[in-house]
Amino acid sequence: MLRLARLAASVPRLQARPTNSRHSMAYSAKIGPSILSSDLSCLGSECVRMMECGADYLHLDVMDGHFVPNITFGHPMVECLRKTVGQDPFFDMHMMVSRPEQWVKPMAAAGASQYTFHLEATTNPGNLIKEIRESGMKVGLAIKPGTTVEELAPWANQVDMALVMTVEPGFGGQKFMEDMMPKVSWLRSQFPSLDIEVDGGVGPDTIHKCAEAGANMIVSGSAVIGSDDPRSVIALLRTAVAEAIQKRSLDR
Ligand SMILES: O=C(CO)[C@@H](O)[C@H](O)COP(=O)(O)O
Ligand SMILES: [Fe+2]
Repeated sequence: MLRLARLAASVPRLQARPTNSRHSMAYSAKIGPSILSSDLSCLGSECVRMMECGADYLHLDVMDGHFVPNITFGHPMVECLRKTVGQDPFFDMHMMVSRPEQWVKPMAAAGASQYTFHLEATTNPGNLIKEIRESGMKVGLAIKPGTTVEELAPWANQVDMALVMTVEPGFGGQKFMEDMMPKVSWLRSQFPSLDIEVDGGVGPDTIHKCAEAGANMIVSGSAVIGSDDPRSVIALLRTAVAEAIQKRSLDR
């Protein structure tokens, strides 16, 4: 409890809301299974299965063995997945890579919809945001647990989505870090229409914390993929977020 209070106190004090926001639309509940937890030899059919179970988008975790201590896949895999699932599914690329600049064009060509890079991995976020947009993708900006929202805030009006990591990036199946919730609450208070994503350890047991804090894009790996009934888990997660959004709009 003491630790939570201390963390809550460490998030920035409320400031005037920025006026030049690019987020004019109201946000909605969206659930994106992380396919990292699936049988990697069947990624194509797993993506199709998740979409059939009601996923709103697919969260694809790219790891380079340098930014994080694990390796997954890169743009050649994305190109194959795009061919398998067709043009419609939204691919949110979670780029856990050093030098994210180098994969913007290959990922765009492969069919990525959104390029979510880590603030910790670049020295020039402004330029990278511009490059991603010029390549025709949406922009996501992620922060690791040790990075403050104060560092993300200056870029929030220029991106489509902010990702608050709720585990140390690198592996699926880790324990949800509840002490990241003050970051989400603060972002929601400052950027009322921003898409805010949480990623790591999110499932039926932890979704209410995320929803109450104001997250609306929910990544869930092991809780969805490992379930006997992924359709019900996806529906449960979406309902929790939709109810929190409705409550917030009534409270305003
Ligand atoms: O980016 C990551 C891990 O680095 C995530 O996307 C996880 O893959 C989510 O899996 P669960 O924690 O939900 O099992
Ligand atoms: Fe992820």
